[in-house]
Amino acid sequence: MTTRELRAFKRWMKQNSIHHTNTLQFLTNPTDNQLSVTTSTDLRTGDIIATIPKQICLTVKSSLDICGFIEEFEMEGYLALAVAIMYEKSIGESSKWFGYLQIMPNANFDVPLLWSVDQVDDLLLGTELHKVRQTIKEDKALVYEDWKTCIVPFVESAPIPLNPDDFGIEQYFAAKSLISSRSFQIDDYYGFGMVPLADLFNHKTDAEDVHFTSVSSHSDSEDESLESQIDNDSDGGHLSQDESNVASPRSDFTVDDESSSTTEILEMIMVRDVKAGAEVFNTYGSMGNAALLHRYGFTEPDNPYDIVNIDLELVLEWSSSIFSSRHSRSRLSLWRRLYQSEFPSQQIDYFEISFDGEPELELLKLLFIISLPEKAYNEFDISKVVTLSKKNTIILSEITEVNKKLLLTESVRSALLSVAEIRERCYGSRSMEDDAEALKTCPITDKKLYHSLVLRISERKILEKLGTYASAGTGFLNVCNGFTTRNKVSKR
Ligand SMILES: C[S@@+](CC[C@H](N)C(=O)[O-])C[C@H]1O[C@@H](n2cnc3c(N)ncnc32)[C@H](O)[C@@H]1O
Repeated sequence: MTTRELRAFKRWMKQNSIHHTNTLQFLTNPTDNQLSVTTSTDLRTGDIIATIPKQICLTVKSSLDICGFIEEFEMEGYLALAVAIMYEKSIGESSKWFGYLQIMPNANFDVPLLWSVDQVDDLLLGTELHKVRQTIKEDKALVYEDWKTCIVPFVESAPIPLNPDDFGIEQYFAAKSLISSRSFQIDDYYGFGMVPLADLFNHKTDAEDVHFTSVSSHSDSEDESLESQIDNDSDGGHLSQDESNVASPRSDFTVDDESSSTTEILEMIMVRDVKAGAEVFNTYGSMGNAALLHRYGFTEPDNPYDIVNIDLELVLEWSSSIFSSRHSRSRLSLWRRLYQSEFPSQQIDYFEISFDGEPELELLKLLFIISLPEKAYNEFDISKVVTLSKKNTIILSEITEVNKKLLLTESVRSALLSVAEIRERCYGSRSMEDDAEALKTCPITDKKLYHSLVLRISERKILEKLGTYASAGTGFLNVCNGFTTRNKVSKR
C-alpha cells in the first residue's frame, strides 16, 4: 500500500466520522506491506482511542445498492458478505468504501484456503492442519460449488448491471479469504462485516491492549444477545469447519450499559497501558497455531494454546504392532464401554496433548487398559477394579485429570513413548532439526514456508515434551504383576 493510499484512507475515515486519537500511527512494513498500529504517546487503560459508526462498517445491510437483492435471493452469511464486498469493489470510486477498499489487500494469500494442494501437502505434512487437508480440499470444492450455484445465477439475474468478471471465482476466493481474516461480528442487525480501522490491529495471544465496546441504544434483549456473543468468543483453539470460523477477528464486543446514546457506534477502549512507541494489539481469540494459520495465515512462536492430537487410529496402530488384533479389539471395546457409561452421547476419535506435553486422561486410560496383563484385565472387566498388588488397587472411574499420573505404569509410559514416536513420523523425512535450520534461514516474507515451519516445530516440541512426561520418574516405580505403581489409589 502506498503512502498516498494511506493518507487517502485517513481522509476517508474523517469524512465518514471514524475518529481516533491522534497518537495512533499506522505503519506499513515495507517487506510485506502489512500494516500495524502503534502509539506515539503513552496510552492508559480506559482511554477511548477510536469510535466507529456501525453504518460505515461494510456489511450486507449497509451495502445499500445490493442489500435488497441479496436478501431477496435469500443469500446469507459469508456468501452474502462476499457478494457485498465484490460489489463494492466493482463500482470503484462510486463505492462509499472506496477509500477503505484501497488499503485492503486484494486477498489474504497466506490462508491455506488459497494455497495449492501441493503446497498444503508439502508444507503442512504431519501437522494438525494437514489432517484437515481433505477439509481444505472440500472447502475449495464447496467454495466453487457456492460460486457456481449461488453467485453466478445472482449476477445473471441482478436487477442492476453487474460485470461477471468482478464476481468470478478468483474474486470470490479473494473475498472469502478477507472475510476469514478480517471480519467481525457486529450485532444482530448488521450481522458480521468489515470494520474499517478496527481491522488494522494485529493479534497477540492473551495480551490484547484494546477492546471493543458497542455503544447502543438497542433494547435489553438485543443487549443480551451481544453479551452472548462475548460468551461464545473463547473456543479454546479447536479447529472446526463450521461457519463460525469464518467470521473472524471476533474481538469482544461488549455493551456499555451507561450509554443511552441514539447513535450506534463501536468504541475501541484500552484495556492495558501501552508505552509510547509500542504496537497496540488486539486479540482474535485464544487459539493455537494451527487455527491461527487456518483462519488468518500466521502463527506465533511459543503459543500456549498449541496442541497436538493423537488419533485413535494411531493408538490402534501401536496396539496391533504389539498385541493380537483380538487383544486390541477387546481392550478398545472395554475402554469405549467405560467411556460411554460416563458420556453416553460422545465419541472420541482423537486425544489431545497440551502445550506442556500432557496427554488427556482418556488416552492414559485407554493405554492403561490395553497394557493390562491378561489376568488383571479379566478381573477388571468384571469388577472394574484393577488389582496391582495385595495393597494397591485402582478404580478407573475414580481417576481424574488431577490424579491421572497414577495411571503412569511402566507399560503406559512406554506406550506413550511409542505413540509419540509414531505421531512424530507423520512429519515425514525432515527432522525437527532440519525444520529448525530451515526456519533460521527462511525469510519472514516467505510466509507459507515460514509459518508452516513454525507450526511443524511447535507441534513437534509438544511431542518432545510428551516424551519427557512419559519418561519422567520411571525409576520411582515398583514393578508388580507386569506393570507398576507405588501409589495406593483406592482400596476396597
Ligand atoms: C485484521 S488484519 C490486521 C492488519 C493487517 N496487518 C493489515 O495489514 O491490514 C489480520 C491479518 O494481519 C496479519 N497479522 C495479524 N496479527 C499478526 C501477527 N501477530 N503476526 C503476523 N501477522 C499478523 C495476518 O496476515 C492477518 O490475516
